[in-house]
Amino acid sequence: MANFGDHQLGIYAQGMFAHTRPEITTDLSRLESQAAGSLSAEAMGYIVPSAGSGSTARANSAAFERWRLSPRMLRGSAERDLSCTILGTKMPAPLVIAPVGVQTLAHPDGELATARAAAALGLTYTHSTQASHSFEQVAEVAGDRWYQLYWPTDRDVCLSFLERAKASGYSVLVVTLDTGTLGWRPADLDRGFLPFLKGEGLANYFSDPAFKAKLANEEPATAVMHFAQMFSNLGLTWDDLSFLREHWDGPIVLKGITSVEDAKLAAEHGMDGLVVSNHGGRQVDGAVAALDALPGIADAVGEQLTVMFDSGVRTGSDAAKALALGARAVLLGRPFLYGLALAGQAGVEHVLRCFLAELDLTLALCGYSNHRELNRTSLVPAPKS
Ligand SMILES: Cc1cc2nc3c(=O)[nH]c(=O)nc-3n(C[C@H](O)[C@H](O)[C@H](O)COP(=O)(O)O)c2cc1C
Ligand SMILES: O=C(O)C(=O)c1ccccc1
Repeated sequence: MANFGDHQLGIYAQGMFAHTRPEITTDLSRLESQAAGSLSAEAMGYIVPSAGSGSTARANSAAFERWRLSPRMLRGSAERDLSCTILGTKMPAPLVIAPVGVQTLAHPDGELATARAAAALGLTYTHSTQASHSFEQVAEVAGDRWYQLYWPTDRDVCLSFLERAKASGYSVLVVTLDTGTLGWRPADLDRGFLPFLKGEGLANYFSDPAFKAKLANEEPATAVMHFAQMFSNLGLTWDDLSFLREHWDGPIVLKGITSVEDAKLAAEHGMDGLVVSNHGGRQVDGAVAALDALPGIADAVGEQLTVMFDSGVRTGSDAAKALALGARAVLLGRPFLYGLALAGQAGVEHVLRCFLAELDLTLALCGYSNHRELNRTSLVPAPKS
């Protein structure tokens, strides 16, 4: 069995629920519908939908269905070890909490609950620039932590974010490149709802001395407009990455890469890692499914860069498929947010524990002692229906 802190998972995980009916489903693919009962229409409308017609999010899910695991027998998989070190961070399993902004939309405790839950399982939490709690507030309760940068156009504010992240113990910089501006999101547009226009998700900005120094007055509306001007940063080019290298000592990961050409450019520009991701389908409608982009990118740069993956990962079985297609770790997005909506920190822990247990069981039953043994031969393409 594999061990995660105090929690024995895998086969023993089933014992967790043997005498009680869990309040939250153990079928992680059903979390979204269960969470709908706890969330306002505005919050659900922001979290669940994707860009445009939703075709990228549908493609993300469909891509997982096109691969089937091929379980192997008699391979002695009684003991498993899912631990790994990713970019210098020790992890009990190849799972990282994806950066997600405005988590108070899901639960009043927001990022604090998520960071506590991740720490309880020894997992790494990634702090979004758009969080509802600041770097420093989260650092007080978090375990291992990475920082996700939405690169503001203002150089002073950017430098201040990097400084604050460093000073409060965030070890890896994850630069999200696919959100130079928000995608076309009809669900939000039709409702006239964007959380940050109400001042939500701006804790890092509102607590920032460099940002405050730019404001002409104390009016919240002025601050929000100022943020909006700094957020959109579509002018960035590959050459700009040298600025981050100069001002960030630790590993740098580019998030939102789905083309082999960009993956090669990331390697040429001295980056340390990638997250193959299409932002859960929230940015470009009709974009390539993230899982379909993964094998080509892993083949092209997997030896040089730490290739990670998100977008559409819902279950431990999904994670096994992404690992088999070349990811060194997966990031979990919406599912933990549904756990947060359902029961705060306890809800996130439930989701993470179920996810890890299912991953561990999947490995055990497919004949693997270690997730690194997963490879292309672990999968077969589903027959075309
Ligand atoms: C409500 C919401 C907010 C998000 N905010 C951020 C963010 O602030 N920074 C970021 O890099 N990605 C953000 N993402 C994208 C996630 O990091 C991740 O790429 C995505 O959720 C993966 O897709 P999935 O949830 O369908 O698996 C957000 C996603 C959601 C659903
Ligand atoms: O909604 C998102 O996908 C996202 O990344 C974001 C961007 C700005 C503010 C909050 C979340």
